[in-house]
Amino acid sequence: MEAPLQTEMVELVPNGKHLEGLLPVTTPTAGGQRVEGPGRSCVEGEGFLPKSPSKEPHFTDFEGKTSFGMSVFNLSNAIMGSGILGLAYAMANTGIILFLFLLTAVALLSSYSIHLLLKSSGIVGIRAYEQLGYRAFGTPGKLAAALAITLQNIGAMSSYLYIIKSELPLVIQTFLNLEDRTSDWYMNGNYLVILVSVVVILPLALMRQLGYLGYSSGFSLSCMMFFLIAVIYKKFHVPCPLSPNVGNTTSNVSLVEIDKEAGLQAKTEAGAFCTPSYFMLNTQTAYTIPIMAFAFVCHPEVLPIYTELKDPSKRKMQRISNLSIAVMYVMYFLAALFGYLTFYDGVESELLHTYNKVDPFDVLILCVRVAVLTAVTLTVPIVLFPVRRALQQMLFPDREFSWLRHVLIAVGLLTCINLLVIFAPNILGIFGVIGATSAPCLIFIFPAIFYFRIIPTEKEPARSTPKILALCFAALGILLMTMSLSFIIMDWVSGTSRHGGSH
Ligand SMILES: NC(=O)C[C@H](N)C(=O)O
Repeated sequence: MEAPLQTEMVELVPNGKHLEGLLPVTTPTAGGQRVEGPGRSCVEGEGFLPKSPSKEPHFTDFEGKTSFGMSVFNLSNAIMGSGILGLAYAMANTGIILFLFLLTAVALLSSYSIHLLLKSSGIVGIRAYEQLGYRAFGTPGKLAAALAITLQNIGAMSSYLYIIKSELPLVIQTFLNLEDRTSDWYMNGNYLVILVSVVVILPLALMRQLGYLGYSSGFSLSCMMFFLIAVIYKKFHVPCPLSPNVGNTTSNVSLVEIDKEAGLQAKTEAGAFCTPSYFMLNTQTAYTIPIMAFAFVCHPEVLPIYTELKDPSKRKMQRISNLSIAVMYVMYFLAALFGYLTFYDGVESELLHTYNKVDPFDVLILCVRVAVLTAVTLTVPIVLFPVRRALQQMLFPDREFSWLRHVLIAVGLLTCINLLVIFAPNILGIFGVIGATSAPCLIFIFPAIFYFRIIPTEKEPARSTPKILALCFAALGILLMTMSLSFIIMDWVSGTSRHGGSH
């Protein structure tokens, strides 16, 4: 399954200007393994754009201009999305300690998998996920990566648009001080999704480079910061339990005794209900890993962000990734902890919904809704970016950049996602399955097996520690994928699923 090296190096030029003449001489293959010429490896050590006075590019004529800070904003924005809304539910099904342990593990593994991606991309001078697949396994590898990216990111974008569809009418209703929903168009979630897609998402999605989205990403992150502060604040202002359910005991004791007993029972029940658990396992615990894996997926965006980085180097990109993952880790933990400590076992699979039980028209909760809506809206263009690339790679692999194609793919993708959210919202349940398959593929399996194939055996023999570790990582991914899938199927079969379709 040999891939034509030259074609591939031409394809990797991010802005579509092909550079056959500038490409370094490649050593095609050695012993069936794709290896690079010496020029390639030495450039890798110093970043892709040599800092020599001639500034002659070796792998790409694309000179990244995005700063460190903007790249952190973009990557953090790619990480954060609807995943944050499911974490309190995950904590309710694991307990605080087990949750913290699992969240730490997923964050560390996510950072390790970015390390694998960066190392593989450095060796071959490629900065697109699907190109790594091509390099490792030829066309099937490229298609598998492109398919996983497309499914994962379309799933993520649909869940964001679904939040807009379900939350925006409520926000408008409250702002207009209306008791009931009217049949006006601005109360119709379907029209609102289309409006937001056309007015806000599409213009941003048409940007040619991710770097331009740094400001909107920064704004999106501040909205989520506001969400987090509100969740913490609400913990201290929402009573627990929400509606004390006095037991309706019917026995032949006197009424006073019933009152006393019921009150006491309610108190004990409330005490038990409003006590956090630190460690627990139940049938829903199985969803924890897929929820967390989904929440940390940002891998399709890592290489495009790397491509646009100013003075790029692997170390710098790893620092950007680690910082983004660390910030999101803290935000995820705090949102989950305070969301859980507000509602305990009463928390729903989508945290925002749970606040409806308190008071759907509360001003703070309304502002939180607006903030989350803004944050997820501004995340859509970032998540759309790698899907467009993947589609371009699958359908028009050797074509130069064309604005027409760029615009048409964005419009086509947004139209499909809109149709999905409007006409088949139930299909979002399917994304539970997709999330359980594509997220482990993108985080664990693909980076590991691509790494194993791409790093030349002369550099790291098949039995070297990094390669064995990478294989164990892939095995862990397969195990997690099988486990999550079987739990979801078992849940479906027994019909006990409480899990929402948003992630
Ligand atoms: N970027 C993605 O695929 C999902 C994102 N991590 C989220 O939590 O929504």
